[in-house]
Amino acid sequence: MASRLQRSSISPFRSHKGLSAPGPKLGARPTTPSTGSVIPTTQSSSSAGRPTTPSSAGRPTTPSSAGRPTTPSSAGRPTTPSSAGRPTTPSSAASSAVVARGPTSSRISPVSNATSSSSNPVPDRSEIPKVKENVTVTVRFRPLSAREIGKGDEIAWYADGYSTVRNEYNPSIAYGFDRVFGPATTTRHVYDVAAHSVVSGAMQGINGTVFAYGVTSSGKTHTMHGEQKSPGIIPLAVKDVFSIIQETPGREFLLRVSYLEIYNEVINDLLDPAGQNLRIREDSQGTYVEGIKEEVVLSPAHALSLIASGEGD
Ligand SMILES: Nc1ncnc2c1ncn2[C@@H]1O[C@H](COP(=O)(O)OP(=O)(O)OP(=O)(O)O)[C@@H](O)[C@H]1O
Repeated sequence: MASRLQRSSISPFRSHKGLSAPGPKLGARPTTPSTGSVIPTTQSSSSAGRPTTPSSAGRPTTPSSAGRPTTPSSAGRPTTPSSAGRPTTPSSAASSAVVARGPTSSRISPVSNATSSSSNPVPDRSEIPKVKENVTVTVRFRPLSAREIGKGDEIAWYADGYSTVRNEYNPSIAYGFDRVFGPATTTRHVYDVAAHSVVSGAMQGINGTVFAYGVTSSGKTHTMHGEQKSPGIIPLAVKDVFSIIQETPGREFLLRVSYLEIYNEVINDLLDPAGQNLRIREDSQGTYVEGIKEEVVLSPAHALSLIASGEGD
């Protein structure tokens, strides 16, 4: 649902360094989804890549809406068809995680960058000069559900290697991303590759945002929230935050959680029913949502219970 998507688009946790502690000041204000910044990207290890079961032509499922924010020069040309061949495991719509981090001074819209570049095939990544990226975009394909298989749905796009999404029916159509995960990839792996560095960066004072977007049922909630057996990016991030705190005894941290949704351009506080139609403001410390409730949290369970309570509204 749209509201879900938007809920995921703002980091539900923020961290602050305690006043008495030395070191860089962590985000004192909530960042907005449009506040992105630089991250050198790319990871190379992944268990996921290409699908593995045969899939014949059928009804195309919706391709990922994600696109790698590219430099102008890198957009426009399709990637070279790969010899890797056709996908072989059912794989359906993709959810996409956009990761942004860096100084708050950057004003980049991960959404528009990602979306706009999705419609432009990009060149072979070996031709893209290695630059520090402000925003990284990864695509995660989910497997077809039993219902979709029952309906005769078949995949239209698949993960061809680690960074290419290729069309099943016309292999010359392909899009490049920072990373592409196939349907067998675990959320843990997605987290390790796409989000962990943002979390650890945040703990060092670099603002970061991780959010998922994609069509309905593409797997945003599965990826961001997960479930008991396979926790999502949010619980994994919260756990990491507290682990880092434990591993950093010489520093004092203060963690506060806010949780909001942006629905039809309106910002509502999910931790405070009275906080409706809130405004985004900017001051010398950065961008923040005026009047949003901030709860101090002392444990991962506490943080996650707040988020769960926000979901319940
Ligand atoms: N990687 C995956 N592996 C297995 N099942 C998945 C995966 N991703 C999503 N699913 C399943 O697909 C279904 C749709 O996923 P999910 O609810 O996360 O989509 P969504 O993008 O949040 O949808 P909406 O926008 O409608 O809220 C769910 O039943 C979910 O369990």
